[in-house]
Amino acid sequence: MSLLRFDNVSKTWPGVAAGLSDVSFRVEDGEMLFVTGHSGAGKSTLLRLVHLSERPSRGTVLFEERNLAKVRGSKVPLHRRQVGVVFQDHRLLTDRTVFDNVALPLLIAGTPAAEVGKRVRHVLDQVGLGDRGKALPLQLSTGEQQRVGIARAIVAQPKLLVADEPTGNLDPQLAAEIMQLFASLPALGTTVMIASHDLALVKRMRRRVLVLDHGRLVDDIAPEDLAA
Ligand SMILES: Nc1ncnc2c1ncn2[C@@H]1O[C@H](COP(=O)(O)OP(=O)(O)OP(=O)(O)O)[C@@H](O)[C@H]1O
Repeated sequence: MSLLRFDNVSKTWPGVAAGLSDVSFRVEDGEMLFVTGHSGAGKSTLLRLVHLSERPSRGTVLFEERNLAKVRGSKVPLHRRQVGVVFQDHRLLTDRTVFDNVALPLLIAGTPAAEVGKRVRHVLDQVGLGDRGKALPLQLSTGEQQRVGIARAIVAQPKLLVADEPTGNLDPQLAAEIMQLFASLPALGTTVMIASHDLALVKRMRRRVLVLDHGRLVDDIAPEDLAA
């Protein structure tokens, strides 16, 4: 059983040539893969279909063989507990501490308070921010804020993490560190899918790469086939 499956998925808007056009692929449990392509190629659209902030115009998206078209209304939050999301711009609550920001998905899920504390401390340690729980987001550097966003996305142990240009604002050293952090997640049970237009970075990671061009999936490159 594939964790995620796109079957002939298209997403169109009136007046837009193609958001996505007849895209099919599968992602297996425990993979880490990249989605790449030029600006406007459809990377964000593809990820948004996975966490249900968009719906396909045609075709089917399946998560653990469940057709996401059937996941509607009150079932959407349940689906989103299984799919963590990292955005380029963090979207942290600036008036809440780092700890509170990271705790949020667990509180929404109704996790008992004692468990929340334990999990948040663990995940902050994992992203190297064990001593910054009481800080406010704006007291942190950009890279640290990005790591808080990642901690928040993985704290509820999602089956899949989707990250949209997660290193776009970061210097190369920090970007590499964040990528290593993502690379450690499959071993902990989280499959990772990252949209990035940074080809050099993507190649260095030596993972599977889906290549989009004008909404079409034009290549699906295995790690061993990536040119050095
Ligand atoms: N809500 C929308 N309404 C209309 N058109 C949209 C919408 N969302 C995306 N598009 C269009 O779909 C195409 C793909 O956009 P998308 O944001 O997925 O590309 P991208 O590869 O993520 O680009 P970038 O690297 O610049 O973020 C673009 O032509 C875009 O203008």
